[in-house]
Amino acid sequence: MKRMKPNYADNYGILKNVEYTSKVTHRIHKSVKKACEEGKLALTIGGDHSIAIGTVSGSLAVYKERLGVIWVDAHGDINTPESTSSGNLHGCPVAFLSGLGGSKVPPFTNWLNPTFDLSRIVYIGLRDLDGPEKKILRDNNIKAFSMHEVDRWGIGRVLDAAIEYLYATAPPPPPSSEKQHQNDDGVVTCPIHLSFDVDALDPSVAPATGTPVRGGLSFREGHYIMETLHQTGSLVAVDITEVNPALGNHLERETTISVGCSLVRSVLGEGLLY
Ligand SMILES: NC(=[NH2+])NCCC[C@H](N)C(=O)O
Repeated sequence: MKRMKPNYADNYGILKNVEYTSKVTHRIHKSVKKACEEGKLALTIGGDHSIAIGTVSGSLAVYKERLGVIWVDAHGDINTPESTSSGNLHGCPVAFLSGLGGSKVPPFTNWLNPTFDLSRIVYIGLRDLDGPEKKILRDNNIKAFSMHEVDRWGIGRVLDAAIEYLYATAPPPPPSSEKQHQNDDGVVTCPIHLSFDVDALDPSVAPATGTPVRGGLSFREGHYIMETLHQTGSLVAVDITEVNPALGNHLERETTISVGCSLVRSVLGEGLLY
């Protein structure tokens, strides 16, 4: 039998809202890139986590391979067009950013340069990975702290390890600017992009979100992440994603919006004494 040539629909048919998401994330990419070019903190409030295709590619365009990403999430969001079973793009942003396994999908290919190196991401809060995602994490030796590690070590040590990893493995800055990249302890730092999905938090803390998973971060653990990253002085971009006021009852909506706002204030330094 004659084999049909694969066409667009055969390859990517399962992916939902591809045209729309490409258009929106391209716009987000441009504004995050501009904010980073101007040396501002690029704060993006979402929206489903596919927005990170735009935000991370935007900061990456400016900070290049020295950029480190801290991805706080219950999920890996690293499905490829082949591995996704839901077809939801919010489950795929990390694969799209890195061009993993065929995730070079038109019309994203018109603007997205999938050059993100997976050794520059650290996950915190994972507890709901699809089978293929576990394999991707293992095969690519991706640094990840699941809720198990948070329970074992506490959020303090987990976050220290995440930051140290990103600093220690960043390519060295040009010798002329090395001083600029040193913190008060003389450690050479790197720019950090925080992509925070509110479903990393326990559903009792942030219920109005599309894919809640029990056993997540407490209110304080979430805020501790924000405060600590603020203190590093390394943050260049922050995403708060998956707050979905269309879900849940009135109280659940109010609770989730209020925790989202509180996380934003916290990453800007509220709550710290010095
Ligand atoms: N950003 C999110 N809420 N992601 C949830 C992803 C769930 C599932 N792994 C999927 O690919 O569909």
